[in-house]
Amino acid sequence: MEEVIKIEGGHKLNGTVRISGSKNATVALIPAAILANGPVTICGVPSISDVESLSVLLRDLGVVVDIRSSDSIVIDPTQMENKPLIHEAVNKLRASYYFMGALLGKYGHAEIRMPGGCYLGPRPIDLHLKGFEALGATIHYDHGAYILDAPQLIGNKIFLDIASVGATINIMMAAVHAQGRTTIENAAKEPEIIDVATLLNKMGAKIRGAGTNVITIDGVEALGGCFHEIIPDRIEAATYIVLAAAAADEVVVENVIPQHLESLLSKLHEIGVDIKVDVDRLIIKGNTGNLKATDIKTLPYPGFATDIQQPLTALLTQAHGQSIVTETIYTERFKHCQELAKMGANINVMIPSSFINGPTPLSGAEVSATDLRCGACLVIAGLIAEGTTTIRNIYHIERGYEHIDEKLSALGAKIWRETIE
Ligand SMILES: CC(=O)N[C@H]1[C@@H](OP(=O)(O)OP(=O)(O)OC[C@H]2O[C@@H](n3ccc(=O)[nH]c3=O)[C@H](O)[C@@H]2O)O[C@H](CO)[C@@H](O)[C@@H]1O
Ligand SMILES: C=C(OP(=O)(O)O)C(=O)O
Repeated sequence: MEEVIKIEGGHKLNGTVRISGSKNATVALIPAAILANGPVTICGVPSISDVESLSVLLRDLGVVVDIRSSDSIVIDPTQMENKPLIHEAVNKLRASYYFMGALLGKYGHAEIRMPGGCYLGPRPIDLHLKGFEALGATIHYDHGAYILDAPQLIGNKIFLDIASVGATINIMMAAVHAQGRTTIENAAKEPEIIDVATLLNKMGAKIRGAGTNVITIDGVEALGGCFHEIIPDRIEAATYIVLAAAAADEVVVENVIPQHLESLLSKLHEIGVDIKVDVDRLIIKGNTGNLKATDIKTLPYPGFATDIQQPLTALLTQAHGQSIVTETIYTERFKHCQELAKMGANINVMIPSSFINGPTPLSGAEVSATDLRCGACLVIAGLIAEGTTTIRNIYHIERGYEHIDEKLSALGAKIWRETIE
């Protein structure tokens, strides 16, 4: 038995959708909160399975997690114990690796099994580990778990070979209590990194430069509780913008920071999508049949986000001409293409690029969400396809999209869940 999402395509969307708090910020903010010596209140927490998995891990460590309202939680680590994180929940998401930095920073010892997350090609964590080693930690890998030890972390200069989001945040968390100054060079610049640095600074850390490629962290003795509101999810926003461009009459996407979406908005402008940008909302008019093909290359922020290329590919099947999407972050992030082809898309993949020839009518089919953003891509394709699309493996979608069926139903989509054999 499996729960699937079904979509009857062809219904034009209208209305307003509100974007939730950023998944990629939330999944780092929650582990960061354990560095405090008192309760941390986080607002704007999305209702997604990654948050549920992290809550399981927090409770495993004896942290009190109090859900105060639909989107606000209080994390109280006062009574926590540093136990090995070997619960299967570690494998359900990528970001469980942030407990390495947080536990190492707080206790000088962390024990955790391999993180999970979407398979998009190899996703090593060597840069995280090298960063911890540069701060003085020793690392062993034993029976599927990493064991990290450092009686006293000492600040150091760390140059990241690749501007990795995860390594930047993990090193930042480990370094908050290190003796002296840590400098991360070639740091990643994603907005979620600024959000995590903001939380840590509210807790009493001394982090400067987050959002630039050089971050300095001056170690402090202790961190306390605070209140924090998460930034809006730029990837969820991008998904609804693209979806509106594909399937709406007119949709307003609210609770966004348009500056976080510049590379997408300029691409959509080039393709011929009509978008009005307001302070914290966007008004998108749907496909008029005149969309033009384009070329895209994924890059670290502020370049075109890899997490958006898959949803955008669904829209490009409706553009005139050949679009080329080149993936420079994850070599194997093309599984959505074979699923789109089952719906009638004309797509060829030659790694590192996909070649999309459009416009092609799409028709409903049974497809599989092989990963989170593949799922988003298939939802968009389902909305424009003729007939009914069945999406399997929706647990991937639930990792990162809050109530996607309810949000889309409110816009007039015919989307529902069903349990099938
Ligand atoms: C929870 C979270 O925030 N996930 C995001 C984060 O993932 P994540 O933090 O895992 O991605 P990274 O920025 O670390 O990865 C970027 C590139 O660096 C490589 N790399 C990374 C670390 C390392 O130690 N060694 C190494 O070689 C990766 O294989 C990849 O090719 O950023 C990605 C890139 O924007 C996004 O797609 C993910 O949605
Ligand atoms: C790849 C993603 O997530 P994760 O890193 O959590 O697997 C994503 O959000 O698209």
